[in-house]
Amino acid sequence: MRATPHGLPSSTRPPARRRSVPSSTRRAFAVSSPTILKLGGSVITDKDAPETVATNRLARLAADIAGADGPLVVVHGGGSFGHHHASEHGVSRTNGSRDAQAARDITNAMRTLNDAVVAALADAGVAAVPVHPFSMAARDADSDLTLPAGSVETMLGSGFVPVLHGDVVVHAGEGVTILSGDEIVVSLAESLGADRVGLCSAVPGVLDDDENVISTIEAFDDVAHVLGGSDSTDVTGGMAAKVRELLALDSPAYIFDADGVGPFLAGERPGTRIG
Ligand SMILES: Nc1ncnc2c1ncn2[C@@H]1O[C@H](COP(=O)(O)OP(=O)(O)OP(=O)(O)O)[C@@H](O)[C@H]1O
Ligand SMILES: C=C(C)CCOP(=O)(O)O
Repeated sequence: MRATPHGLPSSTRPPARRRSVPSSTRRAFAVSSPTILKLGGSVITDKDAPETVATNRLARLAADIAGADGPLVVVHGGGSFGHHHASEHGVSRTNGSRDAQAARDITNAMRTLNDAVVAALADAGVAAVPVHPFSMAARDADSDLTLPAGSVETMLGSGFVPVLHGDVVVHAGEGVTILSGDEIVVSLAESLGADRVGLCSAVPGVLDDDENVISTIEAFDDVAHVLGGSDSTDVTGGMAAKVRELLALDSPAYIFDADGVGPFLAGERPGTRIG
């Protein structure tokens, strides 16, 4: 990643909005506010064929990411890796499992996909490094998530591009439940004070009844009637959960398809703006 944030003069970049984060969670080693990009599992995998990477699409996305400037965190979803195993073991964000084999199957599948994403980014010249959330995150008995961001922040300060993924997470009283990539995006956006958040999915944005992209969503109730789950095996909720979580953020968030990644990283506003 080159040094000039987003390659744009600061006057042309959208203003950063910040959630007030307790000073104890904002660490030393601070870098300028990062961009957070999630690559949806439905984009980087063939979601209907178990454990199949969409190799060409991933390579194109990696090339777009290589052309971006400034601190960047990449998060990716489960696609046909995590969701397939989660579904087989009956594990979701709310249904837990105390079966260590289930935990290993899901997290190992996600590590395999993460290896492929990191390798594609590295091939494109991105300073990508893997980060495995199962080893660092936890949910308490109220399902509240703790995802320490110190290591990610220090990686950014060292010029790396941390690449996290949806995973299993140890959950008090439940064994393990699923931690979606979208939850990771929201948590890191808050703890790192993200400049902008982008979710690349299989659709060009949130679609209305006539399949047109909705340009801006400011309230969940305005669009609840068009928001559904995912068309593929997906234990974490599809579009409705995404919109609900992104509305809770202070950083501007966008949902777009693979064609929107380059423009998003260049500071443009592709797809649907949430909030
Ligand atoms: N109103 C809507 N507009 C657009 N997509 C919608 C809408 N309602 C439901 N969807 C579904 O939501 C899907 C996007 O959610 P999904 O969870 O599959 O995305 P993803 O983040 O790419 O995948 P993953 O969860 O594996 O990372 C779309 O592909 C579509 O099937
Ligand atoms: C199913 C697993 C392990 C990850 C889910 O992450 P998501 O695809 O971002 O919802």
